[in-house]
Amino acid sequence: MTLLQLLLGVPLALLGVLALPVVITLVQELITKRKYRHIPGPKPRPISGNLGEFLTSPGGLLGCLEGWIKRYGDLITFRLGSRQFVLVADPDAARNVMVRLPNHAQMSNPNMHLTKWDLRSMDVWGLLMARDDYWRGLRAAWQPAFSPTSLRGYQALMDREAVALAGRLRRQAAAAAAAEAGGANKEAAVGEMEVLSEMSRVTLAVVGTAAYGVDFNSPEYGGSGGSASSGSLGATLSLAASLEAFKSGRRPSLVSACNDFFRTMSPSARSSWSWAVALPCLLPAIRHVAALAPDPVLALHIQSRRVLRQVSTKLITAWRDSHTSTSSAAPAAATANGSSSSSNNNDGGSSSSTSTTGVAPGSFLGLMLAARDRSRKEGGSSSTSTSSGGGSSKDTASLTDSQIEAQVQTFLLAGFETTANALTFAVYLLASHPEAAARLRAEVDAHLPPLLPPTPQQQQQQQQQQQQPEDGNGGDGQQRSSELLTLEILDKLVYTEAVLNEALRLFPPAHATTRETDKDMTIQGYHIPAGTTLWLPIAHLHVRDSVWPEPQAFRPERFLPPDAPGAAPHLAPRHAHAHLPFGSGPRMCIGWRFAMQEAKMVLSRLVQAVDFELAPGQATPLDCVAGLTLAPRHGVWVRLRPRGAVAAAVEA
Ligand code: HEM
Repeated sequence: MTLLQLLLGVPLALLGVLALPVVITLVQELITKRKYRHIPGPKPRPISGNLGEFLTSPGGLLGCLEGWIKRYGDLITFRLGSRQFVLVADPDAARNVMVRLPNHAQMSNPNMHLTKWDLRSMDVWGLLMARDDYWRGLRAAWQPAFSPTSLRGYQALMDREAVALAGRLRRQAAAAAAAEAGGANKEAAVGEMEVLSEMSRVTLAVVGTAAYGVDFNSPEYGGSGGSASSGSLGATLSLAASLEAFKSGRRPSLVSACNDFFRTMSPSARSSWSWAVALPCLLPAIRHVAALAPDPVLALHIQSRRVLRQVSTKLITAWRDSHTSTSSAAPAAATANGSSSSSNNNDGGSSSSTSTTGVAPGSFLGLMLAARDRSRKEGGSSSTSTSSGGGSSKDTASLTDSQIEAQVQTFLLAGFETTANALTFAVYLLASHPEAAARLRAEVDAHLPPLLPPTPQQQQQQQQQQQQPEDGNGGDGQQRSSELLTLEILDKLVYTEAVLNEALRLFPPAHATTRETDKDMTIQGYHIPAGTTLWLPIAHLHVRDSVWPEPQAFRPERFLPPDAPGAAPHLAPRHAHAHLPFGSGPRMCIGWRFAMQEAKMVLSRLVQAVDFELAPGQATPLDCVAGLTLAPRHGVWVRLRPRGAVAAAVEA
């Protein structure tokens, strides 16, 4: 071979190697196109599909989908990179598939695909993404954590965190009012609150303590240790702020990792390696190269997953260490008043048991470890493989540490941001609808126990609990029973619930869910092949004018029971299952009662403590970003005012 041949041959060979994946991908696209060509939808480009429109649409992801629905109808197909979707926007059809199909589709996000397997156990083994028999076994194992008895067990914990928030905000509002009376600048920042960061602190503390007996609000996990926030978390709510903090070498904490995880999963968080996802046959190789030279977006994503994993491993180890001496891996059964006993609760998987037994706050890990022990005793496999996707009942019988860790991460991530966002949207809507806020205040004042400052004895007990968080957080219902916001009281807060339901309709934190077809099926007259990813656009289903009268208006009255004063049946949905903030069917959110209980407690305590209005400069309508969840892009700022009677009582 001559030198010239060599000089020409090498680049040509290289070009051939690089061109091959493109050719394979284009052929695959042609095959897919044939399969879905009978379904209307926007025309895809080679390789990227409809990703360009998705990313550049002025209305963001939701605006883009809305445009397509208007243009092409209620059943649409589109392609994002190599992934084909079928969107079902008809309410009947959407609910039908939610109820009929048992599997979520595997999530698809470039940064996720570019992360190596060892940090991604949650994506396959966590409850959210689990499939078939493995999912069924897991779901049964999770269930006792959300039984009526468990929910009652969490009430003291939730109220404690809600009261702590109310106290912090009340002090902040009182200080601002005093400064204003003293002639200080009216715009003094001390009277303003960034709602999402405050709500995130509360929901993280509740989820952490309810599940693992750990206070994620403590400085150990990156919280502020209970001091009033000046929007510190709010400052990192945008991807740009997260990246800035990352580049400045900020030490990652659990709190920041949770936020970074969500921010880097949004469609706009594009790594310079994202193009590789459009060429699936190149992906395994590119993943290795990208890990060696990640750009800041990918590096931030990987770092957030690493922190989440480290914390999960730490939690499992700590839980084991503190429980090996007592009842091995068995979760503590919770009694009706929220106290815990050390008796075994080995009935986690049986649906008959879940209505009567529960688990004490802090014992979710125990529940998972016990599920494994139980399955092993029943003769399940002891395989420890975690390298493949999917699952079977054999896998359930042998939950590995990696699989248990995946549940820890799933509980944290699924339970934290969704509830914080829901509360933030509710506060935003109340702050911009004074008449609804006044009605809510009247209901709260009529039913809630007084918001009293903690006695010195209670303060001491709380401090002790913070030092020993695993010893019965939430079991303090007895010491404060005279003022505890109980479930019986919560039941009376029908308007509070209606406000939350309406906020969840207008701003559903989980703006979409998915299902995968397990066999060929027909939806709205169209043939849908087996293995199709169905996109169920909850946010769009919630504002259809064929279903919702005055769909864009905030009208909590539509959710009031028909016999409640002010009920507005004419504003109720015209469709029986049109309200789907928690999904529907077998994959419906397992934590929905937990979330509603927590949201009602936090919102009502907040309204009891302070008045609020939108801060000057807060943009309306709210600018939202739809990534993994729907979130306010720049948080929500409100100005706090102390409530006369309450403030006086608390200040005394
Ligand atoms: C306002 C708060 C919340 C909202 C809006 C929400 C919404 C959702 C939605 C829409 C789904 C998918 C349902 C479907 O596909 O049909 C889901 C699933 C799930 N949620 Fe929630 N959720 C919230 C709070 C929570 C909490 C507090 C937890 C746990 C502590 C939780 C844990 C889960 C889990 C584990 C799944 C997967 C269930 C499965 O696949 O079997 N969620 N959630």
